[in-house]
Amino acid sequence: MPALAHVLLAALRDHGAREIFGIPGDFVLPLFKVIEESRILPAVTLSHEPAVGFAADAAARYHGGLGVAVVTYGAGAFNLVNSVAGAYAERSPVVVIAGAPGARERVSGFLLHHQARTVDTQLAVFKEITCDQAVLSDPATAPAQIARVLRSAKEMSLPVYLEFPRDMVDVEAEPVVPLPPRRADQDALGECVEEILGRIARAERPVIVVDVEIRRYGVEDRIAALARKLGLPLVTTFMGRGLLDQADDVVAGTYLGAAGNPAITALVEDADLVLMLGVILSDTNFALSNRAPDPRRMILAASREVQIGHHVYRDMPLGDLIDALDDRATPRAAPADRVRQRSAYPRGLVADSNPIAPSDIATAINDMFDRHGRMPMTADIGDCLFTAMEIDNTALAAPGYYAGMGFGVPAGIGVAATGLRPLILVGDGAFQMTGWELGNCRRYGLDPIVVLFNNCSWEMLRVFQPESRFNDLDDWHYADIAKSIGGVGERVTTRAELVAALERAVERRGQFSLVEVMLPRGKTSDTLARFVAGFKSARERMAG
Ligand SMILES: Cc1ncc(Cc2csc(CCOP(=O)(O)OP(=O)(O)O)c2C)c(N)n1
Ligand SMILES: [Mg+2]
Repeated sequence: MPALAHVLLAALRDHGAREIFGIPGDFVLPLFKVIEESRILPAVTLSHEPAVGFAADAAARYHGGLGVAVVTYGAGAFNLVNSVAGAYAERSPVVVIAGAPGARERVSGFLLHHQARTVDTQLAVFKEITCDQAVLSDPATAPAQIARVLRSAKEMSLPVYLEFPRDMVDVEAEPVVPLPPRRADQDALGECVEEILGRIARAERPVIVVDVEIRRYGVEDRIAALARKLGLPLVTTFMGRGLLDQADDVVAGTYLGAAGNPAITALVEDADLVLMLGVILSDTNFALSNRAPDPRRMILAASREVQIGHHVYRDMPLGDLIDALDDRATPRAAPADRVRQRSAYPRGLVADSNPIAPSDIATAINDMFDRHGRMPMTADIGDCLFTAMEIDNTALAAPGYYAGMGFGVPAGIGVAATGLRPLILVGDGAFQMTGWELGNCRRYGLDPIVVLFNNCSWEMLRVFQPESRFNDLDDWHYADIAKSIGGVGERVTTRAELVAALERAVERRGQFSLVEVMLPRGKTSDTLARFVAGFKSARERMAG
């Protein structure tokens, strides 16, 4: 029989993991030895565990499988909490594998190093931010526990937790037998689909709104086909930006409420039926709605449920629902008067000696994409994410709902580790948190392009509280540091320099490129300016 560590690694691969991100420690050194020597999954070590979680999260979002984060007990695992909480909020299936003391250590009578309150505090903490957990302390039950937990990760598209005591690594165990996916009850599915199609047939202005779950469950192409068949306009949410990037004919744009393109906003808010597929009803998606989501004109298929009006169908996997809708839907032509409101993305930046504004960065990137092809993107929280709304619809991983800083660069490294070449958008404040992880690119031959919005400011906070001086950051000259950590950095202050630096970055391979864009404090993207105006008027309405 194989050792439990091999059993676990093979099960991760068989359930869709493609790589492992991690940082070793004495409670996982034996496991890391097996990871390195078995080569069942490639492993990427980073410098700080928050980045391990962000990288695993983004890799899962891009390859559609499981993200895997392997960390040591206590100090390593607790460092991972925030990024796993973000993965939970954004419905990203990260498998946390945390080391732990062995059976004898647990009863030694000592307080163990890395232990917090009790030996089981780590498990207690992760129970709050994962949908399923197991402690692999018995080889007889471990394979079934692994099968159950990994199926939960895939079906719920949420993080899970496996605690691996260090004395269990070499213990023999049976291979994991994957559990069959839990499908929808066919009668309930039929009833649900007939009700949905009936509502669509009676609607005069239906619209489809999609969000992150359609990627998590791998149904983007099927939803694009369904939208074409039903002749319905489709928009993404703020969080869902970048979805259906291969279906430009289907996506009308991104719904941003009062901060968005008025034609897109009207599509959703004037609709008499809103079919929400994979949508998270978060404030970042709907807080700026002029008309709050109304159950009477809404169908919400998310989290394996379908809510129609005020009743709910349970255990409805999104893939089963989409397939059944496509099977039973009769083709409808899109009404002739419905023009595809493709949002016009800014293009044709004048490469002159003018200073750079955030929206110029979007224009320059759109022009670069036209010349060299669109790139997958990651973005951090800050004006860079709002600027991303002005970039043509390309795949994007960002913490659009959880809104935790530090995601952008490690997420880009995670995406690069899947074999893609990402464009990373990050502000100076967020870069100060996790940007240094770029120093790990050279070891793995990764060459992302990083566009750093350097306004020497926590600008997103300043727009809401301009009087506070604590938003003033120092200028760290990030481009100068790039070389010492294995990349090439260029600091640009004019639009001509920006265009030229991006061109050189695209052509440069084998090293990360960091384009440090100097921006004036107080200047934001057009999209963030509209968001702030929308939030302030919404706040006045509520106060009024
Ligand atoms: C982990 C965490 N800690 C604090 C905060 C609170 C925050 C939200 S936005 C922001 C400033 C971001 O500055 P940056 O320079 O990156 O971008 P920009 O605004 O465009 O200048 C902070 C501090 C969040 N969201 N997450
Ligand atoms: Mg900033």
